[in-house]
Amino acid sequence: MTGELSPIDKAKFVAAKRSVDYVEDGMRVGLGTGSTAAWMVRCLGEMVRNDGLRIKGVPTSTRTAELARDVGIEVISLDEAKWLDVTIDGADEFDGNLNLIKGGGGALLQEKIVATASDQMIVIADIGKEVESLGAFPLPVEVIPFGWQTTKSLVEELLISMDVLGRDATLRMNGERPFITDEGNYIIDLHLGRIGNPHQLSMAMNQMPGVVENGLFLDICDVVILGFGDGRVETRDINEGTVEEDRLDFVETDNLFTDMND
Ligand SMILES: O=C[C@H](O)[C@H](O)[C@H](O)COP(=O)(O)O
Repeated sequence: MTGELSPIDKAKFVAAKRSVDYVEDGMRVGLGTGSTAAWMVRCLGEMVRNDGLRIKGVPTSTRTAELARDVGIEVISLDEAKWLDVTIDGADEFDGNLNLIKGGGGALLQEKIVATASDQMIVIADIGKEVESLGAFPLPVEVIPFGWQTTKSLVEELLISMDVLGRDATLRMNGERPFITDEGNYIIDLHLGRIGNPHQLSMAMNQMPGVVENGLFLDICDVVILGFGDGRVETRDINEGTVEEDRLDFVETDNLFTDMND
């Protein structure tokens, strides 16, 4: 099975596998969206089915809700949960301060609400997501469909006024039609290259009428678990400033991966 897996998939899998160590019996858990988070949901499902782990999951997208139910996790709404013990999610980029760009899959709005309502946010990622400064990955901005072209122009003007280098803004498409988020909105992707002052940009953007939320997750993430293609995992904890290295037993992870992929 391992021979068929790309190093990047192995990296995502081992990061996901390590992240579920943070989940304890009885917890309310925010379930992220994306290919890396999907491994985490499958790992949690295994623990629910095989080890009797009792958790309640709050999904961050319809995709994740479906997967969570499929693997046996009890799904509740954020309003039922009110507050979460931990959220585990992927990211498109993270920097040395564990600030993130998210929303490559279009789920940034629910992801940000859920992560903000959690005692702890853990991000799982492969090494390709680490950057010195955010912005190489296009920054997603969720906007209301009404007047979206006007909103896009205003966002472009804002970028010029803030002297942000790249100012190319594109409406995200799904084939011939605009991509629609779970909340019925559009996404405008900002191709910036480098974001000098993410806090300033995020605040200014969110003040604009028509903008619902942006994909900058600033001062929200507590821990990043990085996976490598050879089974190594590295844990970076913002509060303790620690870096811990470990390696997952590949025989064990291969079996688990095979089981979950069957
Ligand atoms: O909207 C999608 C989310 O923010 C994802 O967590 C992010 O795009 C990372 O996804 P993946 O794990 O597939 O790279």
